[in-house]
Amino acid sequence: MKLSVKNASFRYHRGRTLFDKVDFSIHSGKIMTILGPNGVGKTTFLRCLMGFLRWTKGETFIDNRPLSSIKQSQLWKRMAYVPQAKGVNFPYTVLEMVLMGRSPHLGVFSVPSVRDKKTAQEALCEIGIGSLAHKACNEISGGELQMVLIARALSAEPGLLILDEPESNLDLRNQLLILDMLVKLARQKQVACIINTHYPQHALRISDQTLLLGTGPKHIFGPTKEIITENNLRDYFGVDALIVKGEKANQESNAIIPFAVLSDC
Ligand SMILES: Nc1ncnc2c1ncn2[C@@H]1O[C@H](COP(=O)(O)OP(=O)(O)OP(=O)(O)O)[C@@H](O)[C@H]1O
Repeated sequence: MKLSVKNASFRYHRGRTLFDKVDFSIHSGKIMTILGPNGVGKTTFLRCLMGFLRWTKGETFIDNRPLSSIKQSQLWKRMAYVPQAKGVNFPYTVLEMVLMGRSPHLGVFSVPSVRDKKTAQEALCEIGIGSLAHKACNEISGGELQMVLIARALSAEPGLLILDEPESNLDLRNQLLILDMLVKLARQKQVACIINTHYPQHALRISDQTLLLGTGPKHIFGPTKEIITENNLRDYFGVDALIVKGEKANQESNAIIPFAVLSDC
């Protein structure tokens, strides 16, 4: 599976241009991160990418077919989306919510099969929240709901997984758990992942490619290690920071140490 965005630009009605002439492709088994300051347009970018909003110019392609020419029912069999966790009004149980991830694979009048239920249960266990299965979604914490939404997307068994700040509400352990799970999905199941994140160190840990959005509009795209640099953190976030490498048990990891906000940005 290949997703490409070609020559994409977007502005809201009467708003400023948020991004201009963006080009990239992502293939099965790869992880791409999208970073940029607050309000730069990361969520909007995902919404355009998935066709919820129309690019002002440009197009998204899936396996070289324009996304706009693909039937929604076909599209959502291949693509799953994890939005930011914003609370749920209806008292669905966690298991019911995760089972909803199977809906693109069900006929209009069909009910979930044994296999659908098993897949939903496995997604819950994969994320480590099996014990929440019978709790109501409006009675769990923001972080727990975030994990439920990730499990719901996994239960769809997508070829392309799109996540909007999946680690934002999570504690240190659950952040790592989700990052490692995404790497496993990509490497073992060949899922392509596109992730909005506010954590450059997470991008360095798991992603192959990064799109860095800035105001202006400006952007850069390329291999993550070439994009997440001290110079680019300065240019795009206005922060003087050090990137330091740590090593433990033959595993390398990067940390970002911010020192100062730059006044001229
Ligand atoms: N429906 C809308 N109509 C007009 N402007 C909008 C709309 N939604 C968002 N915006 C504006 O577009 C810009 C980008 O918003 P967006 O939520 O995509 O940014 P973001 O990079 O995801 O932000 P954050 O990092 O804070 O989550 C913001 O200035 C926002 O005010």
